[in-house]
Amino acid sequence: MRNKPIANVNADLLKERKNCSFDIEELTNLIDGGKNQTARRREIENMLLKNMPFDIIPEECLSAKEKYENAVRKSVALNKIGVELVSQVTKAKELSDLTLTLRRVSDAYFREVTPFLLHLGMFIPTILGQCSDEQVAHWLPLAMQLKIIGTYAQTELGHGTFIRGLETTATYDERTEEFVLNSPTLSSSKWWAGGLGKTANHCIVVAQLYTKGECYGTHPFIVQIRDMDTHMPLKGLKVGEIGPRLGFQTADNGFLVFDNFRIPRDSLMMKHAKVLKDGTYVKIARHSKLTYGTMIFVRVLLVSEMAFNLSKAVTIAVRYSAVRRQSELKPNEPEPQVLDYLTQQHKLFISISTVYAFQFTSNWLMKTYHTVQANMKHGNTDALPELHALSSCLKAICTSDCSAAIEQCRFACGGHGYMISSNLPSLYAFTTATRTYEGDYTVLLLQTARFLVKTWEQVELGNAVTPMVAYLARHQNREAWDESPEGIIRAFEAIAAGVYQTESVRSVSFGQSDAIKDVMKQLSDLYLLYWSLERTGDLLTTLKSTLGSYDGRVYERLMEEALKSPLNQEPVNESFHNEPEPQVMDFVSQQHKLFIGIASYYSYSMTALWLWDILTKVTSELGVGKTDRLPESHGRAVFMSVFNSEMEKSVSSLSAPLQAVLRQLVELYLYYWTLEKRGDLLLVLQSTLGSYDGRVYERLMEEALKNPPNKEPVNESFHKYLKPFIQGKL
Ligand SMILES: CC/C=C\C/C=C\C/C=C\C/C=C\C/C=C\C/C=C\C=C\C(=O)SCCNC(=O)CCNC(=O)[C@H](O)C(C)(C)COP(=O)(O)OP(=O)(O)OC[C@H]1O[C@@H](n2cnc3c(N)ncnc32)[C@H](O)[C@@H]1OP(=O)(O)O
Ligand SMILES: Cc1cc2nc3c(=O)[nH]c(=O)nc-3n(C[C@H](O)[C@H](O)[C@H](O)COP(=O)(O)OP(=O)(O)OC[C@H]3O[C@@H](n4cnc5c(N)ncnc54)[C@H](O)[C@@H]3O)c2cc1C
Repeated sequence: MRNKPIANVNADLLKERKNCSFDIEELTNLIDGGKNQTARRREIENMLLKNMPFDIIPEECLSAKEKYENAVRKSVALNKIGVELVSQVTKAKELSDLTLTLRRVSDAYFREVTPFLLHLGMFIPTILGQCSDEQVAHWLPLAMQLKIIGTYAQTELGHGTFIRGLETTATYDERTEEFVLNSPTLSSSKWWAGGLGKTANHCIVVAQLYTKGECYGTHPFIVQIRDMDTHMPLKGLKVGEIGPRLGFQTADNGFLVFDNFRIPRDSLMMKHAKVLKDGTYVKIARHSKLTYGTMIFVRVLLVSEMAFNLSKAVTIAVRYSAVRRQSELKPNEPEPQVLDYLTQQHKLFISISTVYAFQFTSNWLMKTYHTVQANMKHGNTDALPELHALSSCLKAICTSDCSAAIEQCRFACGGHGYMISSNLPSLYAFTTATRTYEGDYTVLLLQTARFLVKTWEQVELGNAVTPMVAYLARHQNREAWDESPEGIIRAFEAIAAGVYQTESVRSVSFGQSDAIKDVMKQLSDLYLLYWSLERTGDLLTTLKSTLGSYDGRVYERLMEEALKSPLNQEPVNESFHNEPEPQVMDFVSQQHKLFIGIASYYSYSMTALWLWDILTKVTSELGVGKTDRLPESHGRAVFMSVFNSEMEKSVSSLSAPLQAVLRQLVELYLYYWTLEKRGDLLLVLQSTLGSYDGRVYERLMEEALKNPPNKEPVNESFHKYLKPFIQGKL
């Protein structure tokens, strides 16, 4: 399909393509996983192109309701073809290749995501990972053929991260051999599940299991929530759409509230635990966290998702940069392509190398995942903690880097990059959500930190550790890791870039031509070099040590640091009297994210007043500098110094406590920006989360209930598309 010559191609793009140093088809085969896979992908793409309905009106110009209905219309057409193709597949490998191809091609039809994303991404994987063999035999065919449409409802209004804190209860009633589901509080309302608002008729519900008066912790249940014929919510349930959000607008994310809702005993997914008819609880799992398995699987998937999304963004930005010409550098000469500016290359090329870093690492991670799964089938769960740690930090870093890189791609496209039609805003909205869902960025990094600390303890005891973390042992040797720049970079490369380097070298070591090897090597080097420069600051603070100071005042410094500890500021800690659940505001990492916003607000206000008076002078000063780093630092320095001096002038008449707070803000602003480069400012609140009275959950629910999709119990697309599709009449 791509090989057909295309008429009217922009001359600059043609020129750039002619300059390519390698055979593009060869690289395409490498990315697809071989020639045959490329051929198969193209076959499926061609078939879909012929059969899929395209949008008549651009998706972004439709109302929220129309967007959803359009997404259902397209999803049903895609699913029809998907189900047909899946039914022809006989081998597991073919099925996973097909799923990946369908996933990739489906993006050509949706600016937003399909309401079936959770059915495919979490409902089916949870059936596979959490059901007993008999349950799989019952549910899997129904789900694969889309006779039922499911989602995954774990998160509640009050808890997402802390799964053990979920409040929904499933209490076993041995008289009727049923579980009774209840949402005892407002904060226990299920919130967020994709497809739940309007589309799904089944749902995986994670709830606290009670039997014989005992709580056994959270367990997954498979629950029918809507009538299969009328699609009306079943009695005992309140279900609806949660309201507009940054992206995921066509995913109909929903809420779900249970009121004594009864489900059969075998609704409990029984691979890892079961409840017998008489209410006896039987634990089968060899590891207590196996019920968290779907999350690990999706975290692994997300690394390749990020590679794919960033590859789209950077392709858009690089092509446009080749076409876009701007600024007359020499009189009477053509304006250069913006791609030729070094600063533009600085914005874009790291994204190209990042795509490959993510894709190679993702291939390796998926293989590792399957190996660990295979071992677990034979009862060996030894590798699970490391898989959890790896998938946690890789998911956190790749989702965060990917959304930041997509923003760079948007910046690289100037004003036109802000147009929805450029697709960059939608790509950003989709990927920035991935930093939060399936485990928040900070929370997942802390999980990996926990694993590393435990491993470090093992290293100190002289015990063997796995190859992936063996560098911890090597770095106990001061010769291997000294504080010279080379030593630090060596350590950094070993930690952060090891997988990418070895995997990219391994993947291109045979079969591939020298031209491809050269390009891959360049991309690999760029990735390593870029991050060793970007994070030099982090690396240098490794020496931020009471033990390693220049003056050798080890014991004095140890005591000084100990006395600064917040725990030492009060003689008896309040946890002696009671053990409150922490507010997320109490986490230092959360304060780190928020307090700079307050300080920045004051800094900007003060600087704005000052700037107004001396606009002309400052304008000329801000103009200096040849790279974007220098003016950025200059601008930041202006903010810092004006804030510092203007604040000093205006606080003198205020009360002492207020002066102290304002001075702390100045200090925070200055200190923060020596460590960080960016911060957020929310000037106009208009927010369900930030209301003065703190009635967060009430407001979220009030807003959701105002949501137009909730004004009708069943959306008309059910009768028009979903029902005929489920009943095989479409
Ligand atoms: C048409 C289209 C065609 C085709 C499409 C096909 C397919 C789709 C393909 C791609 C799509 C890809 C993705 C999209 C899919 C869905 C995404 C959309 C929506 C998102 C959904 C969600 O977000 S679902 C909800 C997810 N929720 C979370 O992730 C919650 C995060 N919280 C946690 O994970 C945990 O609770 C916690 C780890 C933070 C803490 O748990 P807790 O029980 O409190 O544990 P601790 O006490 O802290 O630790 C105890 C020990 O347990 C270890 N641990 C923790 N977690 C795990 C684990 N998962 N596995 C193993 N071990 C674990 C922990 O390390 C501790 O160990 P120690 O040894 O130190 O004690
Ligand atoms: C687009 C989208 C789709 C989603 N789809 C689904 C779905 O289909 N099904 C489903 O069940 N869920 C879904 N979710 C919910 C998602 O999984 C949660 O939002 C996510 O896990 C984060 O949890 P939270 O919202 O409770 O964040 P919180 O935990 O409340 O996080 C708030 C802040 O507190 C910090 N914090 C929390 N705990 C700690 C800690 N221990 N240490 C330090 N800092 C901490 C975090 O870093 C963060 O800065 C979706 C969310 C989004 C945005």
